[in-house]
Amino acid sequence: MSFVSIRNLRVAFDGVQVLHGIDLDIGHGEAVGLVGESGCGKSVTWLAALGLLPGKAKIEGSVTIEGQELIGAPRTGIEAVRGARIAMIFQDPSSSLNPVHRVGRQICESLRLHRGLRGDTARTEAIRLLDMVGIPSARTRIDLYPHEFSGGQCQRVLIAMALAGEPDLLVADEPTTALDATIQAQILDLLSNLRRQTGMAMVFISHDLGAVSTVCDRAAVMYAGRIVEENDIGRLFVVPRHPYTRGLFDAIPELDAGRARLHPIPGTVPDPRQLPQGCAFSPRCTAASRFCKEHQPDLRAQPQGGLLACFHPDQVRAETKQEVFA
Ligand SMILES: Nc1ncnc2c1ncn2[C@@H]1O[C@H](COP(=O)(O)OP(=O)(O)OP(=O)(O)O)[C@@H](O)[C@H]1O
Repeated sequence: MSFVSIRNLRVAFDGVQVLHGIDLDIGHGEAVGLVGESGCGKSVTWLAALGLLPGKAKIEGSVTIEGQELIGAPRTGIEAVRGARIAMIFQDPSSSLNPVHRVGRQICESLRLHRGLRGDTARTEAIRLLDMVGIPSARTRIDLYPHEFSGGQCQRVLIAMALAGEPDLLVADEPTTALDATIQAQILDLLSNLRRQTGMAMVFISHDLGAVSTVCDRAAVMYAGRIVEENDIGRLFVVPRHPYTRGLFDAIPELDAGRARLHPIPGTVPDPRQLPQGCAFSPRCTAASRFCKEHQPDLRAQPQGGLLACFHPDQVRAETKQEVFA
């Protein structure tokens, strides 16, 4: 049995459908990436799964953790599962820490809540966690305030707080987006190492395919509230089949004679209130036919492995690619 199983998850806000039936499984100890441009529904998928969306959201479908249904479960039940088994870290580390309390106190509070640790035992464990996430001189720095840490170190402190509950699953929502490139790489390394050390599963939400490949075993690519392709990282990187996945790869900047060469995907993600008919990617897709503009492709298992929702996979007309130098 999967650790987390999401089936036909649908979410609407004020009558506007933003998720159109997500199916996703996370195995014990597995790291799965959720990739796509801004507004594709990556965050909403996990916020809905974990009961963190505002009350106005209409949520349908099923999310189970080891068979226990979370959708429609009483709030206290969801909170118990969330706190004890699942932890989340977010994009902006500085706004997730309380600026008026020392970091040690904030980690000790998580240890008290999740593991009932107090006093010296909690402090010793907090120092161990800060050490584990690579904060130098943890024994003295535990008494500093968040503003005395850099952005990357604040993210490390938040990871330590997330680990305080010894979660079975860590959901990391764009955890490196607010950090500069070298610090991003260090945090990605840290997440990969921690996963290996603790055996926890991980969901890594990002628009950055490179970051996802560093951390994850498998990735699901989302577009306009649907998964359009899913595969093991190795296969997805060697043979991306959906034109959108290929577009995301092409959009990764390449260095050419000292200049960054970009091939952005033309157009933008559609507004969920004005989704095009048929395949939502068809207006931006160089391989789209009239059939694509009239019919919605289902996500289907492929004979060569992986899942795909496309009527014309493996086709991109290279000559129509736009090139931009930055
Ligand atoms: N609380 C909300 N009320 C109304 N609409 C919302 C709300 N939260 C998200 N949405 C809409 O749901 C859609 C999916 O948003 P979501 O945040 O999941 O995208 P995303 O892929 O995670 O993007 P990003 O990378 O920018 O976080 C978007 O159209 C967004 O505007």
